[in-house]
Amino acid sequence: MIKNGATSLMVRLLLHLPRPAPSPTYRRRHRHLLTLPQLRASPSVPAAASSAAMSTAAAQAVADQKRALRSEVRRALRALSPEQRASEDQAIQNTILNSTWFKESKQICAYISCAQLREVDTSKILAEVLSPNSEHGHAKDLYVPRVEDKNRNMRMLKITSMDDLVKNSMNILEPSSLDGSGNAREEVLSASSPVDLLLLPGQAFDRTGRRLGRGGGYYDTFLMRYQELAKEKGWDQPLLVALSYSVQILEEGIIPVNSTDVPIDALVSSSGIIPISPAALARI
Ligand SMILES: Nc1nc2c(c(=O)[nH]1)N(C=O)[C@@H](CNc1ccc(C(=O)N[C@@H](CCC(=O)O)C(=O)O)cc1)CN2
Ligand SMILES: Nc1ncnc2c1ncn2[C@@H]1O[C@H](COP(=O)(O)OP(=O)(O)OP(=O)(O)O)[C@@H](O)[C@H]1O
Repeated sequence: MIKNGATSLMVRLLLHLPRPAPSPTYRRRHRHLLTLPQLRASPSVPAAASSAAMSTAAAQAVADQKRALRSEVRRALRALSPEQRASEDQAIQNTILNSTWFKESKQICAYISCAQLREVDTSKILAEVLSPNSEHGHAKDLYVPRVEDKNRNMRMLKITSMDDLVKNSMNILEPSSLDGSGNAREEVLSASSPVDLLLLPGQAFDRTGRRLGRGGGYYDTFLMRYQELAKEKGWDQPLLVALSYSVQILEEGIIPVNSTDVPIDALVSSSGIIPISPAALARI
């Protein structure tokens, strides 16, 4: 874990920069399925600040802090041995595959992991979701990301096989817009039933629900759109579960956030599940 204190000069510096606002952090966790080392209390963040209230300088400071933190985590990930990664990949995927909340989910959004980017492997989970049920075809629907442009537009398209994927310019597998018959793939924002579970990648996380992405704003924008749609339709919100190597779980208060950062509901690491939000505490 990257810690505040002697571990890293950069992280210590982060704590002295202007504080980000507002925090999309869940206030309190009521129980844990996992015991992690006790962390220092995080600095409190103004509760009701709006993005409009955030000065350009503060927004820039947050962006700079995020960029520095990404570099630091990237270094920590590169230092993990292939054996350590493989062992965590297996533990994380088994935890998910054995959970009732995964088994009960019918509509799932998930990322296609990229080993080059040192992302937690999702291949076992994807294989399970795509495995045909003998009587009813696919028991679960799977939607995966496709980047449409550099302007934070990402769609989640339905696939039925890993053969539906092709490498994009960032070397990440993603679905083509059209299927093999030339028909447009179904987009999750147009689906007739709600997403139950969304498995998220990220660069860093904490136990209050903060998530640091790769800096594209793709997931935050998609999640905002999906959450608005679910509200309009009167659907339950999907459970947002991030997958994390141990070194990506940071001490509370270190990940800077702004008003567009969408908090996660739960975190899965090789040590188990950390439910964070009230929705996660109810379902996990
Ligand atoms: N597997 C996976 N699929 C995904 C995402 C993801 O994070 N993981 N995305 C989530 O947004 C979107 C793609 N966005 C991406 C954004 C940056 C990079 C990337 O290669 N970043 C480099 C740094 C590049 C730089 O700083 O110039 C890196 O992180 O090392 C890849 C994908 C949609 N699909
Ligand atoms: N819903 C949104 N509406 C407008 N701008 C947004 C939204 N979400 C993110 N952004 C902008 O996108 C840029 C990148 O945001 P940020 O650094 O938080 O991305 P990230 O969380 O690392 O990436 P991702 O969301 O893809 O995981 C920022 O300038 C941010 O203000």
